[in-house]
Amino acid sequence: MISVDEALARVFALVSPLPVETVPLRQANGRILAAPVTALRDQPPFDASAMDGYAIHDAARPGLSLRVIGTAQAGKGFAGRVGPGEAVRIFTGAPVPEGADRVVIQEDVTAAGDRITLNPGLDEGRHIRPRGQDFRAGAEVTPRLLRPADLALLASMNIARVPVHRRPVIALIATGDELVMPGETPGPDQIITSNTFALAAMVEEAGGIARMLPIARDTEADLRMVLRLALDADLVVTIGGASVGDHDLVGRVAEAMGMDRAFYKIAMRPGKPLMAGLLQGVPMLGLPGNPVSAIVCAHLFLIPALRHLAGQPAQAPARLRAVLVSETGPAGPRRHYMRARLEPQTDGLPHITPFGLQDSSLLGVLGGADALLIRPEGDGPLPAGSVVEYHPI
Ligand SMILES: Nc1nc2c(c(=O)[nH]1)N[C@H]1C(S)=C(S)[C@@H](COP(=O)(O)OP(=O)(O)OC[C@H]3O[C@@H](n4cnc5c(N)ncnc54)[C@H](O)[C@@H]3O)O[C@H]1N2
Ligand code: MOO
Repeated sequence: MISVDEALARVFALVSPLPVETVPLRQANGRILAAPVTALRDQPPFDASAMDGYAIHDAARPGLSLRVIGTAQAGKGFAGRVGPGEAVRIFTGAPVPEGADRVVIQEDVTAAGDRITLNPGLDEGRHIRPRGQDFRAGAEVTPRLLRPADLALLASMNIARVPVHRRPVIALIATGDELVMPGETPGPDQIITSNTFALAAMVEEAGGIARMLPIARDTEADLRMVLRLALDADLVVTIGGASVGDHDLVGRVAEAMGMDRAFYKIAMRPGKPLMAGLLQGVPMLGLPGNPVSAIVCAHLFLIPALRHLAGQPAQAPARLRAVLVSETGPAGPRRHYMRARLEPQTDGLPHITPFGLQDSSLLGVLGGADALLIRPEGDGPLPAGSVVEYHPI
């Protein structure tokens, strides 16, 4: 059995960022920008008023009386010049007219006909946003994960389309005679396929495209057929059939189809029978069938692999620190990812409590968990108050 870290390194060795495509901004959220893009204009493109008020030329002082000679509004500036004794009515976002070097807010002015008088207690602000204050034409957005604010930034740079890595297509194959789809009527010995739904949602949340294939029955012919259907995906994920039972066919069939195995079995709990390899050139992950095992393996291997395919660096999931609330027993020979609940604290590290029941079939427990408490392989019992590491889930 290899370690979790070694297994992840071998998974990363199977995948590399997908080719680049150019997409409209509306399709770019959550994608990885693949090359620098440069602003096509200054923002703001002119000195702009930050307030509603009056653009003036003279030094402002209470009692100053000025004649209003025109109006500047957002989208329609004032063509003339503001000179001594003059003011232009101006609104937020409008270009500041030539000759003006300050905007007096309208609350500080008494207006009568075409004249204004500045009130006592004027504020000090110029209320002008200088041209290019946000960015200049030619400013670069460098490759990174595009978040909603980045899309606004790119839009304001007048960039309508961006080069991003293609979204990874992940084929999900549940295996087993015991499985039916939700909504179907299960036979007396059957259960409902569940973890496929978690995996599909996790894939989509991470920016991938989940393709749920038909459930493969426990025959070599059926598994072979469904695997063949999946081979145009960027990553093939099987669920179940990974262990040592007579009906655990995934390893055997994949190898008969030419899988080049990267590893099988890791020192991890849950998730021991995880396998990975290249199936006819396509990266493949064979997840254990127990629902919690499959979902934990997806957090630790599938999602990091997906992110790397999508263009992000090959990076293990973040480990954070928390304080253990109650004493916890020894970890055992495999690294144990305990389902746990976090309690944020107003100061200091959050508190963490592992659930009493840790069986890898318990979706009810996993549903109540927001962390995987990491117990290193061979770690002894821990007293309450110990600082431990966890992955948020
Ligand atoms: N003799 C041994 N038996 C087992 C070992 C072992 O080392 N020696 N390892 C155990 C561990 S650890 C795990 S994890 C499981 C993994 O087994 P498989 O990957 O072969 O999974 P299955 O046998 O197909 O299923 C296990 C369990 O999960 C249920 N299942 C499967 N697929 C789904 C699905 N899509 N949705 C919901 N539930 C699913 C299945 O019905 C079984 O109950 O093996 C142990 N055995
Ligand atoms: O992977 Mo198994 O869940 O270790 O029980």
